[in-house]
Amino acid sequence: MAAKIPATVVTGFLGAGKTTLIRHMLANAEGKRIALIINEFGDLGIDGDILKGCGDATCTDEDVMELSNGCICCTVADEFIPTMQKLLAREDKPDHIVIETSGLALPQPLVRAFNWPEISTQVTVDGVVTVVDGKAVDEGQFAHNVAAVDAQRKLDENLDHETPLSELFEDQIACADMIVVNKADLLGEDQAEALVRKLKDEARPGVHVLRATMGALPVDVLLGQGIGAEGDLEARHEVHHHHHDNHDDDDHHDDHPHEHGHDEFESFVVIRPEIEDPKTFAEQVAKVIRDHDILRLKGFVAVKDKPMRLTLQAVGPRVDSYFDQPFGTAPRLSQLVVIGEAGLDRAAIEAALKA
Ligand SMILES: Nc1nc2c(ncn2[C@@H]2O[C@H](COP(=O)(O)OP(=O)(O)OP(=O)(O)O)[C@@H](O)[C@H]2O)c(=O)[nH]1
Repeated sequence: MAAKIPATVVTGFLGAGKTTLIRHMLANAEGKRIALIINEFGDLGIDGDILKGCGDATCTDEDVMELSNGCICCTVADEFIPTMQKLLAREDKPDHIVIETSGLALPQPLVRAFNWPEISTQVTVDGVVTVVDGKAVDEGQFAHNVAAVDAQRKLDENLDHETPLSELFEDQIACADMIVVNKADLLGEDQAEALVRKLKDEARPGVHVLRATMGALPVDVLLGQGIGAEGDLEARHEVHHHHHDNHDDDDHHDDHPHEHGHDEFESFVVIRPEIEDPKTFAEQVAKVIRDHDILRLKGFVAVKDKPMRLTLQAVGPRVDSYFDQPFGTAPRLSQLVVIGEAGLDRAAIEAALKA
């Protein structure tokens, strides 16, 4: 029997730097033919667009397959397995498959899918790489909200210890074979060192924790771990799965595997006409993000008198933008995906972004 094709799962919270890391990997693939499967939260397919535009000969547009909006762990049967089957049926098979999960996905159900008989004889999970936004973790974004919970526990004994963000983070760390502390450029030496130590303590024994800036790690470090993660799932406990409803004593989760908290987050797209000036608009966006506690905002923006499209990326309060390619025949509109915890004031956010 032919050797199984290795597949690496790249996970990590919204905006941690998954797409950036994969882009660097493709640009430095050293002749390895890598196929990508991308799943994004938010409707615009921005990550796919950025990766397709990478222009690397080892990864053509056909090598990038996008799963429709949603979470990969909820669409295993309908989307993930058929996509893998399509990829595996190709004559010119890839050397390696890389799967970018959405920032809100739980990696465990995806890894479990590799045991499905439809694909299990042909492909194996080489390893799970969890990308972490070092700056956001250092600032406490994923901390258990101990103070708030303690205050509320006085009112409700059964309350979760976790915030939706801390739960996702724990699951993504628990499933990791390698953790990349990204955005090292935004951390001091001591902060970075302390964070690496902390994550080593939290991860399973033997997990490598590496620092990176712009996800720049050699392809041979990221790929070729040879773990076979689908074979040791019990070691990768799922914190998230057990929390939400205190019904651990029934088989509710087996009947409804989709109920694991994605409804705690929401996203929508805002469309607006051209902007006048990128710098002023970035300041406007940063203010909207602060005012409304938006987690992630990204999209493409049309700038008056500029033929190029401006890609705008914001993670928490940090806003980056750069001109990436001409609009060509595409309508000169600005389209932005907004992602946050459920309960965003959509009307106010839309008005503020369109102002
Ligand atoms: N300063 C700094 N910025 C980074 C680094 N890595 C990524 N970024 C920026 O962070 C933003 C988000 O990066 P992405 O690679 O799109 O993050 P992602 O994890 O794919 O995001 P989602 O798919 O939305 O979950 C972009 O503006 C990147 O340029 C880094 O090491 N340092």
